[in-house]
Amino acid sequence: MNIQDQKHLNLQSDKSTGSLSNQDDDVTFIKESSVKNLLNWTDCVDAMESALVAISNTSQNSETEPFSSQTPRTFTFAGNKGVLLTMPGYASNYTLNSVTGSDKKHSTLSCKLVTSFSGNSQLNPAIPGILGTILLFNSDTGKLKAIVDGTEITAWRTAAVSVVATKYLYCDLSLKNLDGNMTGKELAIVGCGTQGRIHALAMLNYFPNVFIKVKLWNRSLNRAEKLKKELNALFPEIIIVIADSSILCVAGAD
Ligand SMILES: NC(=O)C1=CN([C@@H]2O[C@H](COP(=O)(O)OP(=O)(O)OC[C@H]3O[C@@H](n4cnc5c(N)ncnc54)[C@H](O)[C@@H]3O)[C@@H](O)[C@H]2O)C=CC1
Ligand SMILES: O=C(O)C1=NCCCC1
Repeated sequence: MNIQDQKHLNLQSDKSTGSLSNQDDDVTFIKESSVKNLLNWTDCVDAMESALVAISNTSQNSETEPFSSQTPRTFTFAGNKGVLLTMPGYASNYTLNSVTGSDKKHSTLSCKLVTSFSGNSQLNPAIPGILGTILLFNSDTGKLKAIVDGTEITAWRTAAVSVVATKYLYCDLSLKNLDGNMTGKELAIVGCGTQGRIHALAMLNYFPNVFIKVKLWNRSLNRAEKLKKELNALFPEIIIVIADSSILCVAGAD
C-alpha cells in the first residue's frame, strides 16, 4: 500500500508497533517490515501446531473444542501471466501456548489472497513470485479488523508446518525432550529459492544444536552460494556445503 492509499483510507501511523490503524472503523494495516519484526519460530510453529490440531479434530464440537472450517481455495487465472488464489479459513477454540498459555482460547476468521506470477523474478529489481495479503475479521461480528502483508507469513507458515511434521514424524519427541537426544544431524536443502531458504532457517532456528552440517543444492550455483553465505553468517558453528547434484545433496542426510 503506498502513501496515497494510506491517506485515502485515513490510516494513522502507530510508531510503537509500526502498524497503521484507521481510528474511525478500527482497521489495522500491518506492513511487511512490521510483520518481519513480529515473527519468531517458536510462536509460528506453535500456531501451526494449533491449527493442525483444529483441522484434525473430527468431533466438530465448535463450542468448546478446537474447530476449523476451510473451503477449497479458488484459482483466478490472470491470462498466462499468473494466478490469484483465495484461501478462506476459520479456526476456533485453539490455544497459542507460547504466546498466551494453554488456558486462553482464540478464534480466527480470515481470508488470505495470494498471487503467483513466475515472471517476477525477471523484474529489475526482482520481487517474490508469490505475494500474499491476509484479511482478518472479527470472528464474532465478521467486521474487517486488519489487513496484514502476507508474503513473509506465507513463506514462514509453510516452513513452520514442515517443522511440526519433522517434530512429530521424524523426531517423534516433544521439543522438551530434544536436548541430548538429537545431535550431529545433517540437513539437506534441495532448491535454494524462497522456500528452500526459509526451510533452512526454520529447521536451524527451531532445532538448535541438532544439526552439524547443511548440504545445499540449487539448479543455478549462485542461489546456493547466496544462501550458503547467509547461513554461514547466522550459524558459524555449522558446516555449510554446496553439493554437486541433488542426489549427492540428499545422500546421507537425515
Ligand atoms: N513462496 C512461498 O511462500 C510458498 C511457496 N510454495 C510453493 O513452493 C514451491 C517453491 O516456491 P518458491 O520457493 O517461492 O519459488 P522460488 O522461485 O523462490 O524457488 C524455486 C526453486 O525451484 C528451483 N527450480 C525451478 N525449476 C527447476 C527445475 N526444472 N529443476 C530444478 N530446480 C528447479 C529453483 O532453482 C529454485 O530453487 C512452489 O511450488 C510454490 O508454489 C508453497 C507455499 C508458499
Ligand atoms: O499459502 C499457500 O498455501 C500457497 N500455496 C501454493 C502457492 C503459494 C501459496
